Amino acid sequence: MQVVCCLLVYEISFPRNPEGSNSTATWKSHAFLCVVVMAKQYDVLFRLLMLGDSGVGKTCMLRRFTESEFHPSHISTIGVDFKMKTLELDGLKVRVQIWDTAGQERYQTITKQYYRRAQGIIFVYDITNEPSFQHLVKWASDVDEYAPDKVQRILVGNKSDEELGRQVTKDQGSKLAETYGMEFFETSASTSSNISESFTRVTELVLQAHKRDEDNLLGSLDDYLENAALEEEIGSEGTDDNTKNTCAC
Ligand SMILES: Nc1nc2c(ncn2[C@@H]2O[C@H](COP(=O)(O)OP(=O)(O)OP(=O)(O)O)[C@@H](O)[C@H]2O)c(=O)[nH]1
Repeated sequence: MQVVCCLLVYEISFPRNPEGSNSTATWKSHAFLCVVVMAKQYDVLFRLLMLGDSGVGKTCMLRRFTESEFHPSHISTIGVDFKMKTLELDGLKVRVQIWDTAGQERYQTITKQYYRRAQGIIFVYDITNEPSFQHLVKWASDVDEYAPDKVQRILVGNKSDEELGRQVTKDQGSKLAETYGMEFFETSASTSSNISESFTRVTELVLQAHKRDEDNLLGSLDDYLENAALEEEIGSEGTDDNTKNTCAC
């Protein structure tokens, strides 16, 4: 676990006597050393972004996940909003900052500015609203254009509790996810079904990608150090014995 050590040194001086020396009457405290050891609240921080048409239930999903609450009213998100949550994954405290974007077209200029820094994307459609499913093509192409290449994605069909109003079959959702190479979940912010599972899964995917990046980085650092050591060795061999570089024939 990472630990932040914060060293605070206080020197409290009271007025000196005329001779300028310390006395019992005038006292000075030097050794007021305060070491504050604060445990960091998390090991790693990731940014996730929720995308999808207005009304599919992004805000409700997020509130269900972070606050275990469900509000049936629809108050459209203006621009973007975010909530935080800490998960325990692979023995790590993973803090997720989840950005809830407005689905309305008029906010797209603002919301697109958040794609660039996302490490995970949750595409959401409403299983009772076919157009929201068809519009995923557009959401996905925006992500291709504005988000980093290695961003991790999942597909979510929300409002699974509304079976009677269903317009998009589970099979359709699953096939689309397969086409895009994403994992698929049907969720309900209302009943809480699969909410935690979907947010946790996308975070796991981001964590795995993050670990791969770290391994690659360490791998290239190892290669670099090995090559540097080799070059140094060859260089020193050349200077030790000049005859080595001389043709014997
Ligand atoms: N039955 C049911 N209704 C839901 C569910 N999730 C959200 N809703 C309802 O759908 C409506 C829209 O939900 P929001 O979460 O505000 O939708 P949004 O995607 O954030 O909308 P924008 O902020 O406009 O992009 C609200 O009336 C919710 O109560 C769900 O799982 N089941």
